[in-house]
Amino acid sequence: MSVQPEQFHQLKEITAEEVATHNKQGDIWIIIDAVVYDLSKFANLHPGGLGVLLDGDVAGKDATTVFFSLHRQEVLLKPQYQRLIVGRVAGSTQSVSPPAIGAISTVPYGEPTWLTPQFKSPYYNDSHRKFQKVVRKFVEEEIKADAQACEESGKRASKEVLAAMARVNLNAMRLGPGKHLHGRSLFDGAFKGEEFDYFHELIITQELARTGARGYADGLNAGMVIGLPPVLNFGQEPLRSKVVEQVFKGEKVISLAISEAFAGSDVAGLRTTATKQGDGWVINGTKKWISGGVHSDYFTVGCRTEGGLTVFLVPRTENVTTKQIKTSYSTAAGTAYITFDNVYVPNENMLGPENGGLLVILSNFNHERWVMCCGSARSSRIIVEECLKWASQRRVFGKPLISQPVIRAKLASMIAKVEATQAWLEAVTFQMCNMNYKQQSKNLAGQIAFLKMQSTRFAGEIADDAVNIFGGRGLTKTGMGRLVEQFQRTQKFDAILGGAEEVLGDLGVRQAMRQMPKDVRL
Ligand code: HEM
Repeated sequence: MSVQPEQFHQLKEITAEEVATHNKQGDIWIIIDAVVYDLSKFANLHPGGLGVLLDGDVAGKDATTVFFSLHRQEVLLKPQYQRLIVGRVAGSTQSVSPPAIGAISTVPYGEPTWLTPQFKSPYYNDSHRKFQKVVRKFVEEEIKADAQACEESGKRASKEVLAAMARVNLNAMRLGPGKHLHGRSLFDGAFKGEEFDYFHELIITQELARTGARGYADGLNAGMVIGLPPVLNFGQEPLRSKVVEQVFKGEKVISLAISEAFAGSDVAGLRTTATKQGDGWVINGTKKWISGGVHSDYFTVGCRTEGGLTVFLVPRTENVTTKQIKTSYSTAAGTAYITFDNVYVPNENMLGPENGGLLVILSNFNHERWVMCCGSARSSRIIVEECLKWASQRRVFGKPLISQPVIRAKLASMIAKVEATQAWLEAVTFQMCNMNYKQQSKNLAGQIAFLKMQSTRFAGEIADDAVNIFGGRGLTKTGMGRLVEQFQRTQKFDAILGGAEEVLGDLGVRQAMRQMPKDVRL
């Protein structure tokens, strides 16, 4: 459907016979899904060329099938192409559904089972269901268009989006449930901070993933999700409250600066130093791959001190320089190389105890990894939906692509993977809701490590299958396969950030070994 139903009925009625008379260069009309377009002037600008529009089966004809085999539906919804509409075909109706704001996908496996009407779930209550509707609408109305535009332009999220997120308290919610939400009104009073749990947070992360803009997503305060908890949990008053509120209100941006060119997963090998000077510390060194770093006002920095590691909150000053790193996703992520050149911070900027930084750094890893699992699972599902649509509408050898058993076999494996990941993710989330922080650290570090390892391994396999299903379009940045192209190019970020698959798998097994009873034998 290229126009909304109300608009469709207001269009001038044109007979198919009249459309047929406009069939030559300089005078081309076509029909797409019962709507008549005048392409006379546009034809010379058409990205697919003039020649294809002059084809005997296209000019003056109903080109619905050929149009949908070559373009995404969203092309027709763009204002510049809506202006080409001159009427509707007398007596016909539109047959393609428009993507309505907030709608639930009707494509099988396009939504997790809990959002599919015929399924029940033990995990989601009325508050979660209401919350999902509100978040989806918010993301589609306030964020999606900005996400698409910035992913392409490489610019950071717009001020309007950041302000809207702060207004509904989304920044505070993205830190997960906790006291920081108590007394806060969420989404203009629709929810109370006290009712917020990990399933609400899962919903936020999964709805944000639906914007299909992986670099932008990391630039959209993802640095806050990992950089602010050390301030919230280990910061000293009054600095703690000041910084937390500034970030929640969208006035300041924060990121986590741990990894270095010298040390990634090997946190203990960091080389950035903090040296005591008077009532404070002087920081020197570099950090690499810092998501959102280019946009940040504050950095949560892991430093080597005399007796170990210490974490500091470092405000941006002239002694802090950030340089954009070009990675395989959009520069909208603001991925930075940071240099700290004799940066002085007072004692009160220390987060946690002196030489106790390892604990501060490790304390948020489980949450970070779980957030990444939520995103990876949802991005993988988008790809399954794209492939199901494509395989149904694409015709090869005179038949829909889906009639090829080899394509169905790929889809089977992809669907099984997204369903398995979401089911495990929800089971882990349920445990998180029923364990305190200490219990989570003890019992879930291994589970979450394995879950992340598996989610991203599956995402890689799904990306691989999706490209083979889409062919060249899966390698093309615009057009029908654009989401598949982006996914195959960017899914690895989830596999590397927050711990590489092999490191996590090893961590999970070592955690299990700690609980291995001494008295068991085969
Ligand atoms: C309202 C009518 C049409 C509009 C607004 C339109 C617009 C576009 C746009 C924006 C693209 C670039 C796609 C992208 O990379 O995102 C494109 C590509 C293309 N269009 Fe159209 N188009 C129209 C009708 C048609 C029709 C009727 C045909 C029939 C043959 C056609 C054939 C093509 C082809 C072959 C391409 C290249 C596709 C590719 O690279 O995969 N277009 N068109």
